[in-house]
Amino acid sequence: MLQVSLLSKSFPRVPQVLHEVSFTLRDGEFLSVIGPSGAGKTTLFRILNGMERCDSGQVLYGSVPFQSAVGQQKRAVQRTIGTIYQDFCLVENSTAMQNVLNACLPELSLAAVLLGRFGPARMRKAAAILREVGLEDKLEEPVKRLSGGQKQRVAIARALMRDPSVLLADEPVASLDPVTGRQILDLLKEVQRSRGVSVLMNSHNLELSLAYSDHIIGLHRGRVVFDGPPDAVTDAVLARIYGQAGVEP
Ligand SMILES: Nc1ncnc2c1ncn2[C@@H]1O[C@H](COP(=O)(O)OP(=O)(O)OP(=O)(O)O)[C@@H](O)[C@H]1O
Repeated sequence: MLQVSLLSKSFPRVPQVLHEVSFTLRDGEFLSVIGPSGAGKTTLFRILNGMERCDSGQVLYGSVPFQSAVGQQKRAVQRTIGTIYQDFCLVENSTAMQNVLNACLPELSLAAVLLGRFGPARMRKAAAILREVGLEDKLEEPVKRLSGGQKQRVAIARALMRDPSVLLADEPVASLDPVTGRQILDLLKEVQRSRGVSVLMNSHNLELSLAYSDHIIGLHRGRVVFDGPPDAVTDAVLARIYGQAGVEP
């Protein structure tokens, strides 16, 4: 479970990018954070994956306060979080296998890293996960020769390599055509079901967010203005989240 409590964040010239944001991502749930440009979605995502610090509030992964965790405890939490991005963040000249194995670099000795020795168990696991995401025939293909959808599958496989309990997906289909985007969301949904992983997606795509999620968080100017199931997202709720010309939500 991921629990966000009263999270606030300002930047020097941008006050209240996030203001007392609270919500819970339950185990095995697919949650989407939606909101207009500038609502604070990316900032929230960066706080949840440890790339940004909040000013106040708390992020609990299980029972561990993420912000104050240090050393081994912090690394243990980070191991439970998998992340995928809009632009995939892969090593283009390396193969799909190599990219997936790279997820294990933090747990290898320096010598093993330098020699690229991942060991047979990790090699078998990486190959099995690449099969799971539908890339059984692309294991040794350099990523630069893969399509966008295939690259996102490699990124998902890399995230799964460390058996995360939470998958943070930052605009995972924004760079893909609509058909491929749905295929990637189908895969995320399958991963959620088969592995019991919780998915937190940050997306501009309202239609897909509503179609694939169990739980929606609506952000407007850094505040949570909706927290509920997708079928409770009415026009009035959308007006609150996205605003209407001249109408303050
Ligand atoms: N590092 C930063 N320094 C200063 N201001 C920032 C920084 N990061 C974000 N902001 C500001 O915080 C606000 C929220 O930005 P954020 O990227 O979190 O919104 P968003 O909802 O993800 O928007 P989009 O959907 O357009 O990506 C914006 O006004 C942005 O300019």
